[in-house]
Amino acid sequence: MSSKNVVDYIIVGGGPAGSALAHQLGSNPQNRVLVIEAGGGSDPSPRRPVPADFVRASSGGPRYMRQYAHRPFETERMEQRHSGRVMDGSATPHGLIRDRGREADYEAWEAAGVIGWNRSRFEQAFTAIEKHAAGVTGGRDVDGPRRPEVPGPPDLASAWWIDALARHGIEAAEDLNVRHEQAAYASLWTWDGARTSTPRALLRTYGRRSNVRVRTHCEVRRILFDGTTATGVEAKTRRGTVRFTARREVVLCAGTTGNPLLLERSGVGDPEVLTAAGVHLVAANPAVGDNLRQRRGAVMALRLKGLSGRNRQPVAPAARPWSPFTHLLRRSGEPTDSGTRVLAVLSSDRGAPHPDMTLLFTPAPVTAHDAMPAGTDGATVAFYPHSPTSTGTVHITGPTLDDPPLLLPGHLSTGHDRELTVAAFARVREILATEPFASATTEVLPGPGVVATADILRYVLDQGFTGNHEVGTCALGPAGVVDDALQVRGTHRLRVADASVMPTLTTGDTTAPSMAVGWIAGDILRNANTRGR
Ligand SMILES: Cc1cc2nc3c(=O)[nH]c(=O)nc-3n(C[C@H](O)[C@H](O)[C@H](O)COP(=O)(O)OP(=O)(O)OC[C@H]3O[C@@H](n4cnc5c(N)ncnc54)[C@H](O)[C@@H]3O)c2cc1C
Repeated sequence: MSSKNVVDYIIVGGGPAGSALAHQLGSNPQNRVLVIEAGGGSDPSPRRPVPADFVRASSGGPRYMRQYAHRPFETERMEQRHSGRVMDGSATPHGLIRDRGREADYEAWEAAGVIGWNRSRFEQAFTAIEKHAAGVTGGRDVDGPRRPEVPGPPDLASAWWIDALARHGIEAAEDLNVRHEQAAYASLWTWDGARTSTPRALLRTYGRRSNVRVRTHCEVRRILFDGTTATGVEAKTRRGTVRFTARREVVLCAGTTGNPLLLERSGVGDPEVLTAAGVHLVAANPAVGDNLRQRRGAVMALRLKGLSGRNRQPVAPAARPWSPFTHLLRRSGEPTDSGTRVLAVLSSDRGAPHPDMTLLFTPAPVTAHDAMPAGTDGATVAFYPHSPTSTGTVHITGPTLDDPPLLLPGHLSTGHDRELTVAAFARVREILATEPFASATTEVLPGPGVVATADILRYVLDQGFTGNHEVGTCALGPAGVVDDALQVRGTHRLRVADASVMPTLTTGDTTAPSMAVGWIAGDILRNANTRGR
């Protein structure tokens, strides 16, 4: 085997978590680190830096997206689910919203027996990773290499929306605090009006060093074991099959869908699933691929009266005039935003002690194009519950990379989620029925006919959205796939470190917490390494 293919650490997956981990391990020049990524180096389009180009990016096709078919729940209708297959993973096509989650999210994990994964550990990671354009204030007291900012100036409709919510008692804030009902302009993963990326921010420093190597267009088929000890991986490249050896550890950062599939193809998982798929058992770990946590949110299209501005422009790829040249000339305003401009946290039941849902406002009709053709003043509001209790599964159906996975997301399969969804609908409609909303908006979708509980749930299952936030298939926890040090139970020298280890969804978007998991994994491995030397 070529000595180039023998390293200390193999990281499978170059998404936000894998890039953060590679940055951490690469900071020790003695470590030889290899990042293996199934996709290419980055989104090849010259429009990549333009945040407003997110619609093209998020429908980028097989060049840098994997598409999986799934059925939401109790329905015959299939949906396509996307995930990034490129350096920066799903953060390449993502909507750029930056959200760290709330203190209570992490405290709940520790309370459930995930020892050491608490608020202060995540705060330390966020502080090390991020540098916020707004400087040192409140939740933005950060000074790291990854840079979020709030694009400005606000458009007319978004400014009105913030003001109207404030008149309804939902106060405007700089950063959302989930203890109170609040609204804030969305922070984006952009800098000086241009899209940023985790590998560019975190690997630039070490990418030029010889101790961190990135191998793209290289898809790991299976982990290689000596007994139950991981020794390396076997991967498919454009030139054929290649084997890589890890002297210290193999760390999986292949995402919430990629990790359970890779573990199962390699013989780690529920023995029944492996037998059915024709895979020889290496280590029993029955929780692999269970506990898939995804959101199921609702989308409402509104017609706006007496408000004009960018809301006249439907968000559709063909309608986006932004070229790299106009973006370069105009580093503010519409080219620099990615759709959703305002986030608000609300209680579905006004008697509830804390907000339990997020409301997103986009000053353009992203849907209902037939009812609101180009030129109509329209907006989209979307809302999702913070902590869905429904769980799903991701499993292999056969031993090869070509066997399609079986995804059963189980959306709205618990009474809790169904009740919360119906209550959330009622709360949003109650707000829209009061002034100043009542005079300025008309509900186009789902429309006034959709009021019965069964109709609302059918609408959300048929036309809802997931936000593409998904976690939990290799969860931390006493009965989880990995232990508190991220080691895969039943194996040695094999860890998982990305969104898939989060036992439940955090309150908001998932890129920042995923990156933080990768960062924390770096701390864990450095400590283990020091003890082992
Ligand atoms: C369309 C879309 C919009 C989103 N919008 C937002 C948003 O606005 N804000 C936000 O915070 N989050 C958003 N998300 C979610 C966010 O992108 C993810 O939570 C985050 O990227 C998870 O990071 P990760 O490192 O855990 O995994 P991923 O980003 O999934 O990265 C995993 C990487 O592993 C690679 N891989 C998988 N299997 C293999 C294999 N066998 N061999 C080699 N490589 C492999 C993949 O190609 C991929 O690059 C969005 C996601 C999508 C898909």
